Amino acid sequence: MLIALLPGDGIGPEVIAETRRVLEALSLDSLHFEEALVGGAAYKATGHPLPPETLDLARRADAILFGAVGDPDCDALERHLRPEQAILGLRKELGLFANLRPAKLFPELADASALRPEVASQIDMVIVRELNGDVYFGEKGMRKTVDGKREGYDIMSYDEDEVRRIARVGFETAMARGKKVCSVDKANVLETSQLWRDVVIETAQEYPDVALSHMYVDNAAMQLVRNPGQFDVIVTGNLFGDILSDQASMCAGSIGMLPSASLDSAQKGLYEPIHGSAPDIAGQGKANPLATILSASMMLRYSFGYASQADRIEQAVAKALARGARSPDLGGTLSTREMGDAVLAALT
Ligand SMILES: NC(=O)c1ccc[n+]([C@@H]2O[C@H](COP(=O)([O-])OP(=O)(O)OC[C@H]3O[C@@H](n4cnc5c(N)ncnc54)[C@H](O)[C@@H]3O)[C@@H](O)[C@H]2O)c1
Ligand SMILES: CC(C)[C@H](C(=O)O)[C@@H](O)C(=O)O
Ligand SMILES: [Mg+2]
Repeated sequence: MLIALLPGDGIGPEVIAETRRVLEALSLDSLHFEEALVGGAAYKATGHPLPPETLDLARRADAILFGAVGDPDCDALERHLRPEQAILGLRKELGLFANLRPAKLFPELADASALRPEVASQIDMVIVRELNGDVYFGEKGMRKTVDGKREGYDIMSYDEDEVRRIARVGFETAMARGKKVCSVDKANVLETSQLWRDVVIETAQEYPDVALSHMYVDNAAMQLVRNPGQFDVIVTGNLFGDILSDQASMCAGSIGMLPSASLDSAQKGLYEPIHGSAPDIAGQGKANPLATILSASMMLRYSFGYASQADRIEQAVAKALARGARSPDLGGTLSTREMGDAVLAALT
């Protein structure tokens, strides 16, 4: 199994280094690694955030383990050269349309959550976020209005096939869990969302055992804080899923805890933490590597079918936390390397 390692920018290389150590400690002869530049690091070396060699490696690999991209030095570049285009390009080029973002509270972290422990302890959900469409990939630009004002625009749209395929992922995910799907949209205002809701309702006919509900995104943001335990699977569009998953992460303790899988229709996947390159703490050994380590566990489970090895990693993370391992985002003082050490020490 070839794993493409794409560390990227900021804390990306720091969290990927710990994750690689954990994967290597599993002593699986079948895993091989090849590394490539991506994001700002790739732009600085080659003039492009997603160089052809990197895209080629991503295509050849059986799975991709991604750190993060984003570099304040690059924020003034033309948009197509910015680091973030690398992750957007990989998602689009590889057809990675289904983004699974599980948010679960490790019981030991109840006091790290921004919510009261009795509310936080209920969190166990998967946000299924569409990743290839929406306002992210519509026509966009800057133009002048007739009266000479600058105007920015981004077109939001979904067609019914795009909605149907992500709705199915949502229902399938729920079938393997609590059999509840909450579809989040803004159908009271947006035509894109009205189509979304209509198609989700049609698709629900294929899944009579799943209870479907609908929620407007503003209410969903509120309900995530009021009573996160009500959610089993949330299925939503690209933009709403981006925002709600950062919010869910803080309910579950820290943005440094949430992993993700971005899958195509054949379970090929890119695995990454939901957080970014965190320029404010980059290079200081303060990053929590657990979201990336847990992303590697998802990779073993979803792309390679190594369920017992995936369980080993998750159990080691739980054990390390139970023994008190805490990076600064979790209220502790351990460095990125020490968090990696704690997981390695707990690996049985
Ligand atoms: N998939 C990705 O590569 C991805 C995701 C989100 C943001 N970004 C990019 O990252 C850059 C920074 O964005 P941002 O600041 O809005 O979001 P961010 O997720 O990088 O950071 C937000 C806050 O969370 C903290 N944080 C994030 N990850 C952490 C970790 N593992 N451990 C401890 N603390 C952590 C940061 O220090 C910061 O205070 C931008 O260029 C943005 O575009 C990339
Ligand atoms: C960096 C950015 C393009 C990305 C997104 O908006 O999808 C990030 O926020 C994420 O959550 O993976
Ligand atoms: Mg995001």
